[in-house]
Amino acid sequence: MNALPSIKVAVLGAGGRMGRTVCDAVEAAPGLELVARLDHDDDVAGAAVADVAVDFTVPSATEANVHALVDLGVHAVVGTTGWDADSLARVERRLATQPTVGVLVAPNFALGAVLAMVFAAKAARWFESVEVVELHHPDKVDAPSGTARHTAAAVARARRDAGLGPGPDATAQSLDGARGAVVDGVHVHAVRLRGLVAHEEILLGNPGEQLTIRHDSFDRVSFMPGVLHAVRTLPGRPGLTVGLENLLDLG
Ligand SMILES: NC(=O)C1=CN([C@@H]2O[C@H](COP(=O)(O)OP(=O)(O)OC[C@H]3O[C@@H](n4cnc5c(N)ncnc54)[C@H](OP(=O)(O)O)[C@@H]3O)[C@@H](O)[C@H]2O)C=CC1
Ligand SMILES: O=C(O)C1=N[C@H](C(=O)O)C[C@H](O)C1
Repeated sequence: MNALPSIKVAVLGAGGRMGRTVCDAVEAAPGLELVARLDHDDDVAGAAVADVAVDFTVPSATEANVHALVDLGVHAVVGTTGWDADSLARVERRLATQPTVGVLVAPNFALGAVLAMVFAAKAARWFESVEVVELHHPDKVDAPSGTARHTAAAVARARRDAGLGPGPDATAQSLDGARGAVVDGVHVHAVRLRGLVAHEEILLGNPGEQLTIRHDSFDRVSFMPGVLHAVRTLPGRPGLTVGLENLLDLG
């Protein structure tokens, strides 16, 4: 009996913290074959030998990489942050020219982090106050994290759908930044600390009670089951998908 052909994988940002971990995970994964490691000065056309490319580069490069991958007919699993509604809409338009190609943009591939976001969105309508704290290693280039932005957006959507307004906040005087950034009306606070990897807390408050939902990635291997699941799933899912939760059959 013939074995199924393996899925050929290219990694963009292969020399980076995440890229190195993804290369190791792909090389160890049954049914996957690492066919290209691309970095800063390499032409994205080098990914043409792959079925799926995984992008963990930098916010300033990722959108151009994805456009190039779509043009090559290569599915793209994207973990790089920095995406907004406009850049996602541009990719969706590009995908219209390649109807069999899939792109997944996911701010976090750790299964626990995805569940934390989903749980927070479910809980958000039942609490007066919700704020998000993200905590990361100090080499991270962007703030707030893509995960915190995605979480805040999901919380805000759930509260809007439930007809809720902003949380209570009488603070009228503060130093710039003391109340964090505001994403879709939700306050988001960013900590950068040596020793950390990637962590998030969603704080939900009511009179007399608090619910804290916390996720910790202690090691970048935490992101690998989600990345490998996406690599295996995306070839059957054309178009743009935002968020790994959409590939997890969470009901
Ligand atoms: N979705 C998720 O689960 C996760 C997402 N991330 C996100 O992934 C991204 C990468 O994080 P991390 O690995 O820590 O960052 P690193 O800085 O360690 O790695 C980025 C890599 O990309 C390379 N690079 C820069 N520009 C390009 C380009 N145009 N084409 C190809 N490669 C390029 C860099 O090369 P050089 O150094 O030579 O410039 C470097 O090797 C960040 O946006 C981060 O927030 C991180 C962890 C999990
Ligand atoms: O830069 C990182 O490290 C991480 N980036 C992603 C983000 O910004 O949400 C995912 C994870 O938090 C690690």
